[in-house]
Amino acid sequence: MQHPFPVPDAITVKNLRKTYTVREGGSWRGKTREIVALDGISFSVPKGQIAGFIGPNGAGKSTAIKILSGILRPTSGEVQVNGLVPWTSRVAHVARIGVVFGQRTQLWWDLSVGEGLALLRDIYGVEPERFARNRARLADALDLGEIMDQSVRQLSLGQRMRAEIAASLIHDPDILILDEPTIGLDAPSKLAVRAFVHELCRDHGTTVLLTTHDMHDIEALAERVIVIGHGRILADSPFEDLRMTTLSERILELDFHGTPPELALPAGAVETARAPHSLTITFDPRQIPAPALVAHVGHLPGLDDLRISRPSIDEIITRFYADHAA
Ligand SMILES: Nc1ncnc2c1ncn2[C@@H]1O[C@H](COP(=O)(O)OP(=O)(O)OP(=O)(O)O)[C@@H](O)[C@H]1O
Repeated sequence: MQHPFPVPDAITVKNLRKTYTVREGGSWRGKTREIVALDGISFSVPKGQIAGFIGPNGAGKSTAIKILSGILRPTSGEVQVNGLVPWTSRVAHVARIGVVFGQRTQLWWDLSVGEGLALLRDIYGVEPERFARNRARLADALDLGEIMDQSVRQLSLGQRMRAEIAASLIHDPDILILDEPTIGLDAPSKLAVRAFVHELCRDHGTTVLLTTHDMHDIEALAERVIVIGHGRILADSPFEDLRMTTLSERILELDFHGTPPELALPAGAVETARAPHSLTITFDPRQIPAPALVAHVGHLPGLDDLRISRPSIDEIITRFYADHAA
């Protein structure tokens, strides 16, 4: 059903530009040079969506996130987050967003996690009842029981990240900005963070903008990916569309109990590797559908087993970045 009134997006970015002025050679007396970090990017994120915001090193992601979280002023362009301009309505803005920077802490090294949360309660003016409810809910969901009384300085990276996420959500923000939330975490901790973010969106309708170099975070969470490169938007689509336009090929691996036979393959399929007991065929499913190719090779003498796989999300993104490097 269409809404009778248009629902405003949680995040709207229009023609956003940010240039930094740096001194050549780092000297204060040298000539200055402009670095264009954001070259007029536009996108919007509807309420309740998890959007991946990705790009190679130096693409401009942190700059955009700093502007969205109100830390940095842009050179030009428009931004609205929850209907507010982050850098002009800082106090109202920070009360309605949560931000996790995987590489930095928003807690206090010498305070315990519990003391840090209480300090944030006072900073954000969270009423005692709501604070107690949120603290209990987050402690349970993020397994903070054992570390609540420990000082942040003593926490392992995985424990600190759970505490950071709790800190970013203690005031019930509508929008959560996650910058590398799984960096350096072991596999179980990564899975726990992903599951938590997924449940947060499902149960609370929180909007999430997720920046990460871990493509498994994107695969697990993002309904859509905004790809940025050299300060410009390179793609903005569901990940599946990016896969189809970038690297749609599939791989068919065949195992034999003897030497693999010579093959005549249909158009759209090529032999890409041969070993003493196996063959690898790369094919384009738009030219030759997988069932037709399997039927073609299914009766080969000595065939033991076969598997079809797709290029990994890392391979797809690597290819996408390479295609757009120019
Ligand atoms: N404070 C600054 N002063 C000068 N240049 C900067 C500053 N911050 C970022 N830049 C430059 O702006 C460009 C974009 O940097 P940014 O940190 O936004 O990229 P990023 O996509 O977050 O990269 P990464 O994935 O490596 O963190 C880079 O060329 C960077 O060198």
